[in-house]
Amino acid sequence: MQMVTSEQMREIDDYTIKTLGIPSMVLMENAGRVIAEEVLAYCRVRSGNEQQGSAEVADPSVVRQEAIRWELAERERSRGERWLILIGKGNNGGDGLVCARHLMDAGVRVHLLYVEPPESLRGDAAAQHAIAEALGLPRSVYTPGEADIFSGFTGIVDALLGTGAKGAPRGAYASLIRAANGSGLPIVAADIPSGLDADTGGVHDPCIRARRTVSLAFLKAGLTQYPGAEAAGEVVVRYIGIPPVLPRHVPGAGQVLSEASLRSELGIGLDRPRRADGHKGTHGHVLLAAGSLPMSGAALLSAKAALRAGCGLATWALPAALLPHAAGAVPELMTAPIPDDGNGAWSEAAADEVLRLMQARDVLAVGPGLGRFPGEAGFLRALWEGIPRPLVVDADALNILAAAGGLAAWQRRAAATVLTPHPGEMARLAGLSTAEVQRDRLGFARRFAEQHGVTLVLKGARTVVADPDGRVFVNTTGHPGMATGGSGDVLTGIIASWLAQGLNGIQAAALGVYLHGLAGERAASARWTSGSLLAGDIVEAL
Ligand SMILES: NC(=O)C1=CN([C@@H]2O[C@H](COP(=O)(O)OP(=O)(O)OC[C@H]3O[C@@H](n4cnc5c(N)ncnc54)[C@H](O)[C@@H]3O)[C@@H](O)[C@H]2O)[C@H](O)CC1
Ligand SMILES: [K+]
Repeated sequence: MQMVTSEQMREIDDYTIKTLGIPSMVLMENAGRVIAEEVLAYCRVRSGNEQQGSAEVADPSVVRQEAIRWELAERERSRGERWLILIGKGNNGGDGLVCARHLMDAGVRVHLLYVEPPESLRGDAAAQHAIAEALGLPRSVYTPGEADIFSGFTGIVDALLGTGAKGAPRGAYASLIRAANGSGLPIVAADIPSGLDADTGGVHDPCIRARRTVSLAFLKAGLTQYPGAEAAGEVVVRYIGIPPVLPRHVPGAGQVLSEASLRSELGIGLDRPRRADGHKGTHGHVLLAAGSLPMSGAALLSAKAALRAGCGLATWALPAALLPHAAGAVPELMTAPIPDDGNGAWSEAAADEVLRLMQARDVLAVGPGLGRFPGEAGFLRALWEGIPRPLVVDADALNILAAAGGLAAWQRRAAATVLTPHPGEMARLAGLSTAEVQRDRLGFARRFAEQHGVTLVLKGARTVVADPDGRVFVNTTGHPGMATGGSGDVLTGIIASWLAQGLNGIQAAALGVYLHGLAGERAASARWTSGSLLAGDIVEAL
């Protein structure tokens, strides 16, 4: 699913109205109607009223009143509902006015609460105000601090601020947002929760906490990243008459990963048939340079995940002293002991053996459980520069990169180079604070990947994947239980496996995070009730 920024949405609106000639009032009418439909859908779910809305007309001989926009039963069900519509002065407010009208037609009692005097409305919003007046919709103007605004209401529509907002809500907007959040009433947000940064997912103070957000025409990028994703509640994107394909001159802000977008944007079908004439040599060979005496499990998790994700062969290059730990742990895994003078650690000299092993393998995954050691930078640089094949760099290998001056000090590789940092590793690698990385995950990932020519997997809730061409994908599969030791090692193995099977950097990274999350969901549904998830469970669920 396509994401857009506020600026891109304005360009799309402009193009739709001025170039395609679809009147903005038509768009606003559609916007208000779909918001009303989502309010009614929310009411149905809340009342547990699952039966469909089709009204059985009492006397079948009577011609059904097609003129009624809403089924009779809908009106019946809505009788108990009384919604407060918070109206800002821009077009978001206009949407709210249309929504109020449609809710009234569906039998919901409504009250309009203007955050500024209605006279301050302009254009389409002013026209909608005039219609509401002509209909005699009950209304009042908010005065900060007024008490008892919400009593008797069953819900709130937030039509205060949309994509035209700049910075933190000011003045009466801020106090009304705080009051609405404090009311305990369910809030349905028009387009975005007021106070959300629609581009980054950052939330201003205050920001509406919505149960449901109706993102109009296109998904606003900020709704996919925390904390914005939390403030938005359930997000639904609704068509309002704007063609659902981006105009050529609008790049878009990236895609949400799904089977559809993996297929349409990256040409990957989950149902990829295995080649009938395949044999273990045709599905790629992953080499792992990973593991150290205190951390051999990380390498095993990565290796097993790589095999489970479908590569034909996997070899674990490990310090010789670890061999007893490795033998038999994963029978399908081959091992390549590296001389380590008995201390189970890596050394700069180990690079030569890894380079030799890579002459007969397709992909190197370096980092899980690697540990830190003298000569680490020389070791990694030898691999970074000496291997003409795809590389997955994770965990301690990322920390070694960071300690050796960060990517600016490392040459741009021709082959696919996938980095899989969590926010802390990303911060160290970029010489920033974690908060600075998290402030605009989408923008940061895009800029970093383009600047350094790498495929970046910025992990965390709603992992962001960005490639050297500036393409951005957001993953929404996964489960909170995946925040467990070794989960990242599993992801590294999956991505390396798909690279070995012939996918390019962005394909392997996007498919990898998507499958990793799906496997985590499946493992959680099987085990979550009985307690915590283990990284190994994710591997089994692959
Ligand atoms: N353009 C279209 O064809 C459609 C737009 N839709 C809806 O319109 C909003 C965007 O409307 P816009 O008028 O550009 O901005 P807002 O409604 O968000 O108005 C904000 C309004 O408030 C003032 N303001 C800005 N920042 C702040 C702040 N931090 N605190 C207080 N006040 C602020 C400013 O003066 C603005 O006028 C979009 O989200 C859609 O909901 C429809 O969907 C139909 C198509
Ligand atoms: K809003």
